[in-house]
Amino acid sequence: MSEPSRQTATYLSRRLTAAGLKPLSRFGQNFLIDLNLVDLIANSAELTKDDVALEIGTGVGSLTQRLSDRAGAVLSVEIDNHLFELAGEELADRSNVKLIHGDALKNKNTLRDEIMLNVRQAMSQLGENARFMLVANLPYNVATPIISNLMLETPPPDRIVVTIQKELADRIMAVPSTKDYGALSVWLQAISDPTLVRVLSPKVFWPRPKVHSAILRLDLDRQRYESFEDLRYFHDTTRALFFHRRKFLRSVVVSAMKGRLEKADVDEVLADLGHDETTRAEAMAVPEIVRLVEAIRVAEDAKSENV
Ligand SMILES: C[S@@+](CC[C@H](N)C(=O)[O-])C[C@H]1O[C@@H](n2cnc3c(N)ncnc32)[C@H](O)[C@@H]1O
Repeated sequence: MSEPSRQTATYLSRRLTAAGLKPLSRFGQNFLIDLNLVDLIANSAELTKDDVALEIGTGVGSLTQRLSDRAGAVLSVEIDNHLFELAGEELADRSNVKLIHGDALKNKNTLRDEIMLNVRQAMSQLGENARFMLVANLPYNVATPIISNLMLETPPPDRIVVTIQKELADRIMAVPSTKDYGALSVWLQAISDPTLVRVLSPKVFWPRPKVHSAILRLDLDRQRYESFEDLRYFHDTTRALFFHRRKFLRSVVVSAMKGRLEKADVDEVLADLGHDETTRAEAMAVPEIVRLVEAIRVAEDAKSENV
């Protein structure tokens, strides 16, 4: 069944019904029915033939086709057996598309190894100018671990363009001293620049989700990314700093560093950076948190060398 110029809920439901399928909410199967928006996602990634586009959630392959037109190589992962087969038929003549069957996540904190192996392989085939992009209408229940963990992979994506819940986009873009500002905002803003491309009403999906969505773009800042001595340390420590978000910074750092730094070491680090006993992590700007975590890391390193 070829795609109409404007995909509709009726068209999609007929197509799935003909294949004996219906959307599964446990897999976050809310399909974009406005093909102009599928175009917008693909165009916002500004792909070239030097790029490897990774899509998590092939669905029926509407976005995959557009990525295949624009990118050098496309890797698309789909957990649902039936959709994997259906998309395989639709995309059979696309020589630059590789479909991967299964869960994109090995567990909550790790991406499946096969994905990055394939990304690296596709990049090496495209040559030294190859870039890596995540472009997807993400399943909402796994959007946070996918975006967050992908940034810890080697290489990280140069750009991410994703449809996610609006509430998650708000958290990623949040500024200090707001309720949405937290470890995720700091982690992603420390190494990349987020832009809100479009807010999407539930009406543009079939079936309609309960919440608004957003197309979010994140551009990796290579210089900031490469300035980190230990990115995982930064990621993990930032999470610990926001674990008790209402507590004062000193007590948060003391408990996060228990067994690793003495209270006196923590006080020294905080005093050096000009933080007093009333500072809270949630009011600190991203560069301040970057400096703090680096100072904690250096203090911890010095300590372990002296043991
Ligand atoms: C929101 S739909 C997007 C489908 C399609 N890309 C589109 O834009 O219409 C999300 C897709 O991700 C798949 N999916 C859900 N969880 C997944 C996981 N953990 N790993 C891989 N795919 C998953 C679903 O089966 C579904 O096809």
